[in-house]
Amino acid sequence: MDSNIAIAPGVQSPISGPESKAMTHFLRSKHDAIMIGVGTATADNPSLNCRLEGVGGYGGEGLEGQPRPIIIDPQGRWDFNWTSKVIVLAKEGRGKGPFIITLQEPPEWKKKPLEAVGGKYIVCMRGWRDQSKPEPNTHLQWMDMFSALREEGIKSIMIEGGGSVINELLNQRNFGSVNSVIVTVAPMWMGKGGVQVCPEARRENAEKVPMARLRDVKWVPLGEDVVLCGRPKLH
Ligand SMILES: NC(=O)C1=CN([C@@H]2O[C@H](COP(=O)(O)OP(=O)(O)OC[C@H]3O[C@@H](n4cnc5c(N)ncnc54)[C@H](OP(=O)(O)O)[C@@H]3O)[C@@H](O)[C@H]2O)C=CC1
Ligand SMILES: Nc1nc(O)c(N)c(N[C@@H]2O[C@H](COP(=O)(O)O)[C@@H](O)[C@H]2O)n1
Repeated sequence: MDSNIAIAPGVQSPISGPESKAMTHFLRSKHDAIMIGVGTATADNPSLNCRLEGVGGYGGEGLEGQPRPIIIDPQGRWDFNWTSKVIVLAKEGRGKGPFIITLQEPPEWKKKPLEAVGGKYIVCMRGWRDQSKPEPNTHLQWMDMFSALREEGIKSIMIEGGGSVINELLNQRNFGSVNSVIVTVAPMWMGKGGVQVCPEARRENAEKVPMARLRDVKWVPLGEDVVLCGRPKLH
C-alpha cells in the first residue's frame, strides 16, 4: 500500500497472496516473455516460469504456455550458474532458457550454461553514450531492446520489475510504449527504506504536473489483495 515492492534493496519480499499470485502466473502464460532487471535477478534468484497446472512442464505439452525469461544486464553482472533456478528449470523442461540483454559480447564460459538450456545473450550494441560524461553510459533504450526481441519472435512482454525498471517505464519518455499496467495491492505497508515504485516527477515550465493516469481502469479483488488494471493515458 506504500508502493514498496521489496522491504529493502536486494531483498525478496513475498507480498501477493495466493489468488493474485495465481493471476500473475496466468499472465505469465499469456506472454511470449517475462522481463526483469539484473537487480531482481540478483536479489531473488527467480524461477520466472509459469507453474499453473496444464502448461508445458506441468502436465502440458513441451513448453507450451511458458514465457521466455529476459534479464536486462547491460554490464554482465548477473552471476548465474548451473544452480540458478531459471537454469535448473530450463534444464528440467519446466521453463525456457533465459535471454540476457547485454551491451558487450560475454566470455565463452558465461555463454555455456545459457546455451546448454536454450538461452542466449542478446548483445544490444546501441547503448546510449553521454559524451559529456567520462564514464561509459550503460543505459539501453527501451525501443532498441523491444526491437531486438521482436527479431527473436517475441511479440508480447510482461515486465515484472524491479523498482528501477518500472520507474523508468513509468517515465513520460517511455510510458507511451506500455500497453497496460497491472498492479497487485496487498493489505500491508513495508515502511520507508524499501524498493519503491515512484517515477520521476514531471515538470512543465518548471511547474510540477501529474505524470500520467490510467484509463479503462478496473479494480479486481482477489483474495485479500486487489488488482488494478488500466491503460496508460499520458497528460
Ligand atoms: N514485489 C514485486 O512484484 C517485485 C519486486 N521486485 C524487487 O525489486 C528489487 C530489485 O529492484 P531494483 O534493485 O530496482 O533492480 P531492477 O530489477 O529494476 O534492475 C535494475 C538494473 O537493471 C539494469 N537496467 C534496468 N533498466 C535498464 C536500461 N534501460 N538500460 C540498461 N540497464 C538497465 C541496470 O543494471 P546496471 O546497474 O548493471 O546497469 C539497473 O541497475 C528486488 O528487491 C526485488 O525483490 C522485483 C520485481 C517484482
Ligand atoms: N506477483 C508478485 N508478488 C510478489 O509478492 C512478488 N514478490 C513478486 N515478485 C516477482 O516474481 C519473481 C519471483 O518469481 P518466481 O516465483 O521465482 O517465479 C520475482 O523475481 C519478482 O519479479 N511478484
